[in-house]
Amino acid sequence: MKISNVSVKALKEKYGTPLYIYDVNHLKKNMEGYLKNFKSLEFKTEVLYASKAFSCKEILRIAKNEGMSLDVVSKGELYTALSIDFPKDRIYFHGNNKTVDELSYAIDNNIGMIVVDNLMELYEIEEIAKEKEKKVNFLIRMNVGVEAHTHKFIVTSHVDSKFGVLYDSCDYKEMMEVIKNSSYLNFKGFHSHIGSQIFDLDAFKAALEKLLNIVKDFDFPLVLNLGGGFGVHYTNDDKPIPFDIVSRTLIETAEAALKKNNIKLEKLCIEPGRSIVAEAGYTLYTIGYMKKTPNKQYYFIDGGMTDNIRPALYQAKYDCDIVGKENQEKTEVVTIAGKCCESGDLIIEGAHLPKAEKGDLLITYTTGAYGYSMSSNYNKALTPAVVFVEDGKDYLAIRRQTLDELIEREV
Ligand SMILES: Cc1ncc(COP(=O)(O)O)c(C=O)c1O
Ligand SMILES: N[C@@H](CCCC[NH3+])C(=O)O
Repeated sequence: MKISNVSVKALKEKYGTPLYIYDVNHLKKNMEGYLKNFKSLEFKTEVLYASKAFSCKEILRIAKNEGMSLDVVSKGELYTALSIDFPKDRIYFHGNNKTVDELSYAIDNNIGMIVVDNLMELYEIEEIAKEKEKKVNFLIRMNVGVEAHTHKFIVTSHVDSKFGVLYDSCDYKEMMEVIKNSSYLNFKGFHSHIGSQIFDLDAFKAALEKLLNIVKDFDFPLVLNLGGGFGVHYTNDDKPIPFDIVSRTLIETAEAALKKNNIKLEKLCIEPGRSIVAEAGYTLYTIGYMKKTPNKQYYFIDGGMTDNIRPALYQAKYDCDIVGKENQEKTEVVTIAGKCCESGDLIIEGAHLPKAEKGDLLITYTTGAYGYSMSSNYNKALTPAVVFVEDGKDYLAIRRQTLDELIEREV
């Protein structure tokens, strides 16, 4: 098996397992898929990479060079972006509970846009901005009440969501008053994010229409950011919508609504995370022991919930293969289990695979999003290395954590 013309077995020899592998060609193709199609003659457009899906210096360099903008959600993600000189005016800072320290850091660094999540945060920003005598560009995150059909733990936009403000609520009205009376708050528009791993474009259209309705209240063109959440292919049950269709549909919906209502927009943004990185990422494991129980057959791998928490957290499904045996008959029905002291540490249940031998390599597909970024040191597992491959070449983006690093912050 090869990824971008690099032998997966050779990667195992060079870097060991567990190993995250990213196909750079695939990453670039995904970014370009949005950038090329999410364009309008009526208003400016911007495609942000939601770096929570996978943040490291190298992916941010690629996003920067491709012309993407960036969504960060913590000082850590912002620091990572600044460390590679990501253009500050292309960074949007999200989060429902940004600390004074985080907000001051963003304002000192002249970050392009802060996405304000609630009334208290707006007061906080006004105070910091006044003290620093700086004008702050910001969007308000709206809870547009659109519930996308996805796993309930991932839905973020029901009425009691921890994220965002409800239109016409007391908090919303007070925010508008605060903005009117401040010379430091430069209100630019609205943001909404309705969930994740969504396949239904009507959900995005509904959210967009809600935002466009609010736009009518203002007498200047606003920026609207529709968030991310576009679904990807984990297994054959998932039918993602191609980038060009997602992009064109949203642009055309906005253009038609603007025309109909005779209103203008300054800019329309989207911020995909998962759909940029998920399918470009693989995780490589070595199979250790195997065992049969009365009703199951297990293949044990040298990683697990520490490098991919999604099956345990969301009952997420993945596909896999045994490297070099992809074309062999899949005679076995297997549970792929990790090495943590936790019965729920199962990466795949009911995987159809050929017979394996100890030492075989197991590869899981579509693990590029929320794998590394949600990894943990549970059981003092070492965070795996991340390797990037492109046209027959491989290079280390993040080296494997060492035992010394595991304990270096401890007294
Ligand atoms: C505000 C915001 N923007 C963008 C994203 C990216 O979502 P996804 O990775 O599903 O595209 C998220 C995460 O769901 C988010 O909370
Ligand atoms: N981390 C989640 C999605 C949450 C996205 C952030 N709002 C996942 O793995 O699917």
